[in-house]
Amino acid sequence: MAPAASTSAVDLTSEILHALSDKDPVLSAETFPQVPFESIKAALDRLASRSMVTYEQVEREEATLEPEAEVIVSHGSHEARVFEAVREALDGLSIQDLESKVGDKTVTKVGQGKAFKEKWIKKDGNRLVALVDSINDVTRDQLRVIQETRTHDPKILADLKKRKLLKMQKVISFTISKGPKYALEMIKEETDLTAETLASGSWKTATFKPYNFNAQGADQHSGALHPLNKVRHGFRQIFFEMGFTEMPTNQYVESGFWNFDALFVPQQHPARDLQDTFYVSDPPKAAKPCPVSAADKQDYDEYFRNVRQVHESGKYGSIGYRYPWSEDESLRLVLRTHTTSISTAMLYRLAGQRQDGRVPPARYFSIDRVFRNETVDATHLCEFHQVEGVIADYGLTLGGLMEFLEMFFAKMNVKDLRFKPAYNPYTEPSMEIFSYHKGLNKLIEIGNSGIFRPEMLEAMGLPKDLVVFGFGLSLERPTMIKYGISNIRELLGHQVDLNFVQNNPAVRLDKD
Ligand SMILES: N[C@@H](Cc1ccccc1)C(=O)O
Repeated sequence: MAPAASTSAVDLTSEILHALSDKDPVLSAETFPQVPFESIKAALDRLASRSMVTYEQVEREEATLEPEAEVIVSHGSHEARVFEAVREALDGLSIQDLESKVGDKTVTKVGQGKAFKEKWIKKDGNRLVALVDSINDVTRDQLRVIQETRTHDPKILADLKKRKLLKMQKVISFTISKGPKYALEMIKEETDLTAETLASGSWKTATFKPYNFNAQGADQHSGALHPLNKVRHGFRQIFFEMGFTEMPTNQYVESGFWNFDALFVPQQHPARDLQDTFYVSDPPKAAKPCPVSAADKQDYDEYFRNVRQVHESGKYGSIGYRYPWSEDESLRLVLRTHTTSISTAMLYRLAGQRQDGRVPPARYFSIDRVFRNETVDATHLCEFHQVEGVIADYGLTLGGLMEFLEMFFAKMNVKDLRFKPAYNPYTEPSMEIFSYHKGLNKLIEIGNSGIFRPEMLEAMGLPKDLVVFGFGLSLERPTMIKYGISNIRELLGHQVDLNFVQNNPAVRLDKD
């Protein structure tokens, strides 16, 4: 909304209207020498929008005198001052006397040189004597003209400018003339049709302010998406573009079974230590996996047995880990340490679609919170968001996984990936994904990936020739890079600046 007109702005519009009434209908900004340019322009725009005046903006160059030139205008040029001093002394002056008479070393020195050149003075022995009776102080005359008119012959202006006696300034002025709706007073324009104006009939004669369809609306105080949500949105778009469906991840608590055992993570694995994983003590134990709906015809008991067996003694061509697998351990409750627990449950559901020994190919993704018992520092919290994708299909190869990851990351302008062999209990082979970061000038790890092991997939009843890729990365890292945040506590937690959340633009993952 436009601010209400201040009194001085009203005065100015009325002054402009009056000035136009009793003068020639063309008038320039110099009529209001004390008023700043912006105010005149604003007043003119108000009048012009009502067709009361028309105006044109005129730009020209004006010359203004430098302080030294002001001195010349009042006392004469250096050479004229030297000449006058010499002429006044009837039998000439020594240089020292000249200097004390003029009272300025520079004036004496510069003026002498010029007076010699003009042949106004000459040297007679060691005295200076005048050669003429009077001189024309051209410089002073030129500067006087400029002082009054602010301009002169271009050649003269250029010469004086070179001598640093004046500077040129751009001056903007307005040529104003009466518009078709010119009047002495600005009529108050009504902005609303009210009950009163209708009842009194004053609407018939009132002038209504036209709609300004170009006006900007007032800032709205609305909610704002957190930067993590904006980046999450970008990732979701990429997944949808690539034919993925979103997995339901709305549970933070998992059993050890879905978080670890089903993934062929042995029960002694360090990731399952208290130091790494948060355990839930109440309730003390999860129920055994069971059908999730009436339509779920899977044999969970058999799956549970398969998992136990593949850990304890091996199956599906694997010799297993050879340790006594504990059912209680697998039924402990944990805050999920990765969303791969959900991917696993989804793959088991996919196995339930098996018909004539085949399941359909599938692409799943999720972006949600996971929890790890980490030491909190500038880049780690006890929780973060994991971006995870799973692709199940026939005839997939490791090269295909690399190619897919290159395509996926290229969609966010992350190119030149490097892959490094890694270890996950549930994938073989496994690869860490690295990318060269221009800003940090080094390779940084951006994700983890691999091909799920048969020990995991076959225990679910998935066909032997089905290959399943998996990959995961954090949402926080790309968000911190995109928004230039170096401390994760500026992104999450009580230290987050709400203005930062409110004012940040949407992120474009395809821009650097
Ligand atoms: N679960 C892995 C990511 C991953 C998912 C699927 C396959 C391979 C790796 C992690 O937390 O880092």
